[in-house]
Amino acid sequence: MGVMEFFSPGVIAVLGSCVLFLFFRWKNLRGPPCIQGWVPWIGAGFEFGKAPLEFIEKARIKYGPIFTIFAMGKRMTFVTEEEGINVFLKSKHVDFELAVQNPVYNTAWIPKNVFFSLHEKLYVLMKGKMGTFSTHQFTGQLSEAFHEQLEDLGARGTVDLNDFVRHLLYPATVNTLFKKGLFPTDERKIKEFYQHFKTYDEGFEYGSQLPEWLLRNWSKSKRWLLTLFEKNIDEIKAHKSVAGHSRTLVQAVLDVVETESRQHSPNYGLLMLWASLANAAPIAFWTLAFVLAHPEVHKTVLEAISSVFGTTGKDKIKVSDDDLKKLLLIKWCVLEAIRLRAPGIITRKVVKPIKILSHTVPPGDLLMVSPFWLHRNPKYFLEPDSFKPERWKEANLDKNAFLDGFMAFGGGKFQCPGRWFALLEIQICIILVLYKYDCSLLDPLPKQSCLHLVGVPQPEGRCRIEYKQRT
Ligand code: HEM
Repeated sequence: MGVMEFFSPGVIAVLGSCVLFLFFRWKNLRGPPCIQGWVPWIGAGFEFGKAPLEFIEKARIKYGPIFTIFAMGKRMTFVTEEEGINVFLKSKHVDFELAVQNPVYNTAWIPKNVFFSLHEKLYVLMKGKMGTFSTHQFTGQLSEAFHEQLEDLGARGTVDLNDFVRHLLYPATVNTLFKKGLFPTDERKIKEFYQHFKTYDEGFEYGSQLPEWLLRNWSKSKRWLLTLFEKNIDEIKAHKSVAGHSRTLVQAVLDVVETESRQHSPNYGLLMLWASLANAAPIAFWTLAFVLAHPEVHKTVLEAISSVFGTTGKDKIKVSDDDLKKLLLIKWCVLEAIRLRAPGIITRKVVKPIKILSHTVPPGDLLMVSPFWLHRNPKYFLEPDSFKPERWKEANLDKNAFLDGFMAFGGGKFQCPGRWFALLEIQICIILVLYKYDCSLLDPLPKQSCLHLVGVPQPEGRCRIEYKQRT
């Protein structure tokens, strides 16, 4: 064979392919193990979509502390141990805004340019308005709002615990954070609101990823909620502050939004509605369910409440910040429920290659942490599957620190700005319910649903309670 024949196009093509093949293998060797299925674009989407929460734990057991799942055209790299989590929280090469911008557009139609120019300003505002120095302003208002709702429940009844909790938390939250009196009081309108918010919330995860024409009902409910805000936005903005109270959180948010884009105020209203209800309501559900399912804890909680407010259950008690300090056990119960029912994932976008363990995670990947599974790591939480409120004794709550390894509110620069408000409203809600009523579960404690990763898991199946006014 002559030298010229050796360089024939055919041989060059074969050699080129071999080099490319070896290059990609080498590149892939440096990346984390990747679960990618065999269907182009869909990748491991079908298997992953059946029960995503279980899928990621099985993948960790099989592939180790860092692995990539390729599904629906996206690479999601999960980190499950310290080194990866530190990168997630601290690296300059991962970005919160880039990870959530598209989901924010899909779920609330907030355009990219508006989102990027407002996000940080709004975050700082919310963090201040709902921070530890400000939450005391909400205590009285929330007590009042829960009493109004409790009155509707009568002296006794049997209901689904999820409905019971929503009936209390939705109006109290909306009337406190948006505008007093905004939540509908007409029964038909309330029903309509619940139905559309439920559809929107349940479909939020798919809606944040998929084209809207695939999700007709979800799209209908999203439009319904947006129209509701369009109709009420002027009223929310114009609402005069009640004596002694400053403008509500959402009024302040809208003031900032309107410096950039007047027309997107209803969209921000919708996003705030979802953020303020979607996690807090199921956590109030889980806290009550866990307490009622653990007789020893239930008894101690009732004794603590009686020691502060007496035993009659009839008075219209006002929970104060001092009372809350005396009822630390309730705060521990809420935190323990959040630990056990933490969000399935939180996410950041990788913007430059990052090294984690011996792997290089490429730019474009979504870096993921699962607080739900992290909270089941016995290195951080002994007997991780048990409901043990007393483990929170170790947390420096006076200094507003949670336990090591607790990430239910995310972390780093954009940790949940509503976390102190959420803890406050759930504590007050639980205290008032258990002060007024003797409650018992009529069904076993339900398991969590494994269908969703965004936000805290919902219960699987029904869970009813019986309540009777204490005399
Ligand atoms: C137990 C209840 C709650 C849980 C478990 C929870 C959890 C979270 C998590 C995990 C994040 C993402 C943080 C990250 O990626 O690092 C987040 C963001 C957020 N949360 Fe919460 N949250 C709760 C209640 C609330 C409430 C009551 C509000 C009230 C308004 C709220 C407002 C927000 C907002 C506005 C963001 C987005 C922040 C941003 O854009 O930077 N959350 N929350």
